[in-house]
Amino acid sequence: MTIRFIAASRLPTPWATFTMHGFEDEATGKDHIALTLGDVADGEPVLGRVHSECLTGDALFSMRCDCGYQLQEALKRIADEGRGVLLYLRQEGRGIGLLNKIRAYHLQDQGADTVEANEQLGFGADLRRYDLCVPMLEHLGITSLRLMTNNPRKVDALTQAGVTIAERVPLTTGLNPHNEQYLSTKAGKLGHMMALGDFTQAGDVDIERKP
Ligand SMILES: Nc1nc2c(ncn2[C@@H]2O[C@H](COP(=O)(O)OP(=O)(O)OP(=O)(O)O)[C@@H](O)[C@H]2O)c(=O)[nH]1
Ligand SMILES: [Zn+2]
Repeated sequence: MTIRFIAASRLPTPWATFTMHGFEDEATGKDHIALTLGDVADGEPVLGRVHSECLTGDALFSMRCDCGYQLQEALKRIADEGRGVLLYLRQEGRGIGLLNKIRAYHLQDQGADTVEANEQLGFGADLRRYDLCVPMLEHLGITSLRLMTNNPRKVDALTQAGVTIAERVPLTTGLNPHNEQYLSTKAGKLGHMMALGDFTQAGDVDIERKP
């Protein structure tokens, strides 16, 4: 694992001014970032989100998935608590990359579900790795997380990589007519610990920009 810290800066957002830490993965050439708020190196479990890149949901307001809603809600919860960390990992499309994700979306437009679409393209359902989190967290002095996720395989993978998960915190937000089927597939085929009844609706999350 060749994760190298490059630089840190302030990052003002609508919810709080975070510190942004940039890392380079020398093996893959990918850049990853961590946003932190407050004292995360005091040894106490840290409210955290390990978020996988979703350009369409995170930046382009896509309603096909729940990523953008989860990103916003995670940052808001960290800000409310005044302390926490968000790792933003550049493993787009559950690791298949943006263009293959568009190919997968094309297949889903024709009736495949999110898992079938990956398989029809010759990929496994989920190619992500989480071992790169270890050096990032070590650099930040974080030893234990209260992890915001519905994905039990993410909890297992992080635990196996050596990260202590003190608690799993559900993150069910952003349900809307465009992602209902996708969320059902995640619960049914990918084992996510959630029911549609747990979700807040997409319109419930709005950016409040505070000066
Ligand atoms: N291949 C593929 N990737 C997708 C699709 N929809 C979202 N993604 C990607 O899935 C990743 C997010 O994973 P999710 O399965 O939504 O959630 P998770 O991170 O495993 O679990 P949570 O922590 O509960 O959010 C991002 O990298 C998205 O780009 C899809 O239909 N196909
Ligand atoms: Zn997404």
